[in-house]
Amino acid sequence: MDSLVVDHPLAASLLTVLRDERSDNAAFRHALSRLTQMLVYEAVRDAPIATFEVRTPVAVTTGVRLQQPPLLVPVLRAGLGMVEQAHALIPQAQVGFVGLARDEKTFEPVPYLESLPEDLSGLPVFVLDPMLATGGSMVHTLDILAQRGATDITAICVVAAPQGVEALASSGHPVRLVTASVDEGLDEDRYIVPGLGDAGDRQFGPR
Ligand SMILES: O=P(O)(O)OC[C@H]1O[C@H](OP(=O)(O)OP(=O)(O)O)[C@H](O)[C@@H]1O
Ligand SMILES: O=c1cc[nH]c(=O)[nH]1
Ligand SMILES: [Mg+2]
Repeated sequence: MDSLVVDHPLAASLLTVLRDERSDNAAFRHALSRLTQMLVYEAVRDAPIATFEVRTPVAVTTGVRLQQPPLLVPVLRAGLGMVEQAHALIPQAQVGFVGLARDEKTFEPVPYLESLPEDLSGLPVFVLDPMLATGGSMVHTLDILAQRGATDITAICVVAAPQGVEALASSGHPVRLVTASVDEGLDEDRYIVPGLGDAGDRQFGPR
């Protein structure tokens, strides 16, 4: 599986704000939004482009646009904090939604929302979820997307655990990973260590 760890001082300093337990909900959402901008920017770097003629006030030159804007899929709740910024960067993108809540005992994702186009064949998809822990939620999302014909999926996660990276790699799905960090591992509650805590709660409060 292709994976990209965005290694940049500005990304690292925003990740530090997310990790810091003293950051309140507003500071957390703000840093998540800004870091998402960097991750999406890098995720798009090698995307196919289309060229067309554009006239400046001075001359005719070559303009560029994305050949095919990706479908953005935030995984609720925590991915909601990424979608506005991703959409600002790619305003032509359409948006679908997946809602999952990890069961606190079994650590399995419990689905509660699926709002996606019927046919995803030929459409690149960017899945937005800040946390890739066991990988169960992301693999469940990939299953849903693959059932609808998606063959070009990018998982954009702020923090990944090695176990989650391995789960994606062995899922058999056509996915690449863009992240700001691969952390040390998981604790007994399957939280990422050192991680940043519960990314949903830290944006919106406990559920
Ligand atoms: O890789 P996994 O072990 O599946 O864990 C990662 C999932 O857990 C978090 O969501 P959570 O279930 O806490 O829901 P929330 O976004 O509503 O807080 C996170 O946003 C991922 O979706
Ligand atoms: O560390 C973790 C693991 C799962 N979900 C989170 O929000 N954080
Ligand atoms: Mg949560």
